[in-house]
Amino acid sequence: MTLLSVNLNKIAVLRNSRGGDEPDISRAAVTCIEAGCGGITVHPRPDLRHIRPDDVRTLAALLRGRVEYNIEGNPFAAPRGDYPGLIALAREVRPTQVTLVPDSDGQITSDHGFDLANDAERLRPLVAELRELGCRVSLFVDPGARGFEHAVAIGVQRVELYTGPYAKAFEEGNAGEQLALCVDTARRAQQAGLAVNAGHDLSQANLGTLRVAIPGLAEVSIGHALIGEALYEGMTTAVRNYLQILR
Ligand SMILES: CC(=O)[C@@H](O)[C@H](O)COP(=O)(O)O
Ligand SMILES: NCC(=O)COP(=O)(O)O
Repeated sequence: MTLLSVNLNKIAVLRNSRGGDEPDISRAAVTCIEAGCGGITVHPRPDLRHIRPDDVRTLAALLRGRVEYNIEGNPFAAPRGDYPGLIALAREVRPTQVTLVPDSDGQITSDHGFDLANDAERLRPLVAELRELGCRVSLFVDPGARGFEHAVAIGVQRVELYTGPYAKAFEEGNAGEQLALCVDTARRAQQAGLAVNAGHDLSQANLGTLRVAIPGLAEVSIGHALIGEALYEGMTTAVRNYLQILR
């Protein structure tokens, strides 16, 4: 079964808008876990706009031994203020998985993956350190990405397929081409020896089609849509609805 990892960034957005501790990240995580999710994802950013380093630490203690912990982010973003950098956070909390994402500072959200042929060498020492720490390493990649052998050669175990273009096409009623691209990319990654995750703008509407089309999809990380849907149906129901889709 495909593992559902709930991204809690948007809970932190709401909390940070007023200061204080509500809505509480830990309570949200526990609610998702009790509803049956297999993992929690966070994507701390240097501008601390949502998940903060202390959230990363608190969740690490809460999740250990319960569900997978996936931390996403740009490993090359320089430390700034309270943000010590992605690799430094991984050293501290040793999550189950670190997903490396090449987003630049100030980006509204992630919108592209690595160029595997060109980026592999500068990623090599980071991947080695993360593996040494006991973390599984995944790289965010575009639909249509090439050069999975470079990822395998530096010790990467998974890729996360950027599903934003698929989600947009789905919403516009013409997902066929983007879906085919995702399926082809996932198949080539799997053939190279990588497991395949997927994420970005996945929702209860578009997940089922993707899930059926990609055999062996290891994990989906979902935040924006799920937290929005939870406003209407409650978080427990939203998580259970996703689990039903992933069955
Ligand atoms: C890599 C990815 O697609 C997600 O982690 C997404 O970028 C969520 O980050 P934000 O919540 O900051 O948009
Ligand atoms: N890796 C994708 C993720 O964690 C959540 O992305 P989104 O559902 O917030 O677009």
